[in-house]
Amino acid sequence: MPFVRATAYSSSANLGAGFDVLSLAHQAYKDVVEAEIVGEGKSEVVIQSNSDLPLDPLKNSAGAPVLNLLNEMGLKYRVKLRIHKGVPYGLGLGSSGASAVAAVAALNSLLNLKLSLEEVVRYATAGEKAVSGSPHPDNVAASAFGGVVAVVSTSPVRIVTIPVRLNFKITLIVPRIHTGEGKTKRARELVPKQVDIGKMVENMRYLSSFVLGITKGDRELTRMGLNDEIVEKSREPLFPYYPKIREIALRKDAVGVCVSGAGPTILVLSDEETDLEGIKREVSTVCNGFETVCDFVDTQLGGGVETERFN
Ligand SMILES: Nc1ncnc2c1ncn2[C@@H]1O[C@H](COP(=O)(O)OP(=O)(O)OP(=O)(O)O)[C@@H](O)[C@H]1O
Ligand SMILES: N[C@@H](CCO)C(=O)O
Repeated sequence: MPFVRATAYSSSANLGAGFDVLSLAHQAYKDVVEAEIVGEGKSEVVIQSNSDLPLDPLKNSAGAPVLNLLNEMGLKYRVKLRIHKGVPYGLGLGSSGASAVAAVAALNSLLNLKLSLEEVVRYATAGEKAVSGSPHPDNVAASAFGGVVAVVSTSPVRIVTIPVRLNFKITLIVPRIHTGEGKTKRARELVPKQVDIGKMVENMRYLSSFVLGITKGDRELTRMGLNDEIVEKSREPLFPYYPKIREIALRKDAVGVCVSGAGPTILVLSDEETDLEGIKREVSTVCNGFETVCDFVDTQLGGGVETERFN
């Protein structure tokens, strides 16, 4: 039977003050999901996976959106999803989002549903809702579109790819820790429901500065903008090492540094002016001080989801 293989990259969301709005895809890791029709008459999803993730489609970020899509469109197929997990999960690398995007994109191609990328994102958010209780669209937008994206609307879904005119390399500081079930769900519960107007204005300054910096190729604007007074601060108990890592990265002239999504991974942007090896040396000591080993993954911006059909 024909099947479609979809590949979606890992991502880092928020990017400082862009909580649930900004995100970027990177080539560090990828999920591969194959979709195949294995029966008809009822809307069903069966999952095979090389991981210890839930095989119940309603608890798997790949299965939930596909089942949602089948039911919403009245498609009476039994769909098998073979998930080859490559994005480590619970680490702020958009793992749940990558699976969700790859699964929806694979079915879209297999059944020739002609969904736009924005519709793929809309369906994929059901995967985020299934695993974190919130249909946050940022990770899935980056894995779907690639590059650096802004979610400018959720009803309807509207994603804009941000033209990047700044030269930078990406380094992910990935602590070797297990965050347990529903890390993002717990992290979202720490975000305040109301904020001080002064902090909101400060964050709007940061977000404007970051987006203008990368689109104008202005290193200083980018560096000033990659900051957050609200969400990162509210979640600091989840990554108490972050302030020290941030201080080291900025002292060693990084282009910018922020928490990757809901963490615990930290994202560092660097260029030829940055003492990246010096950052890695000092950060390793900080991680050891927290009885943690950190891995450093040098990577670059990733592209959008890709599909390949096998007849
Ligand atoms: N296909 C899947 N891929 C990854 N995680 C999944 C998947 N299906 C269910 N999960 C569950 O979702 C949780 C991981 O998602 P979570 O949103 O917490 O972190 P993440 O997606 O790895 O990173 P981020 O902070 O960028 O969202 C884990 O509890 C995992 O068991
Ligand atoms: N915007 C989401 C991203 C999760 O990776 C959050 O911070 O909860």
